[in-house]
Amino acid sequence: MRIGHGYDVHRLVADRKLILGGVEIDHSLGLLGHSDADVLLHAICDAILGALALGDIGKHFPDTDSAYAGADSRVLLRHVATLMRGKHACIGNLDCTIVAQAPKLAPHIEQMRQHVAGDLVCELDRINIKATTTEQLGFAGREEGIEAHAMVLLELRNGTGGQ
Ligand SMILES: Nc1ccn([C@@H]2O[C@H](COP(=O)(O)O)[C@@H](O)[C@H]2O)c(=O)n1
Ligand SMILES: C[C@@]1(CO)OP(=O)(O)OP(=O)(O)OC[C@H]1O
Repeated sequence: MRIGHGYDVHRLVADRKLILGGVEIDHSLGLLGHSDADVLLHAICDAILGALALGDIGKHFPDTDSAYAGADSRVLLRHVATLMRGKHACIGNLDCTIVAQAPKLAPHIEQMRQHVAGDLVCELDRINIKATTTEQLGFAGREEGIEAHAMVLLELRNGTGGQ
């Protein structure tokens, strides 16, 4: 087995879409980034890459590469899933937390789970996504940004440590 952790933050600004877990959410502010700035999917990519000792999202998808300008982060996640399969690994379980003062994310969580499970080609009950506010404290509490944390356990199919 391998464990991985991912963490990402993107700034909230006017005139950008708010996309989390591949779900476009109606809100007055959206996340700024080189890609679609899907902070949840970026944290998940980093958790899986971390578990596989493959570096991080910026190494695989540099923000200096115009190929990723405005990129759909689900495409990036599917690429990471391909790398994971190449290492004979699959998702044991994935647990994520989105830190956002607003908007209310609960109505969108199930759709995010469906997207993530689909992109990682794993059962839905291996994926958990939750949201919390910070009770108006800090940058997330001031609605200056949204952060996401992801923890993943990977199972290795060949029992060799994925080598
Ligand atoms: N952006 C958010 C934040 C939280 N939730 C849901 O509300 C519950 C209570 O949040 P607290 O920060 O007050 O603990 C939380 O457990 C989530 O279910 C949400 O939907 N969207
Ligand atoms: C995804 C990439 C690439 O478009 O850009 P951003 O959307 O800025 O996201 P970030 O989490 O800062 O880092 C990874 C980047 O290389």
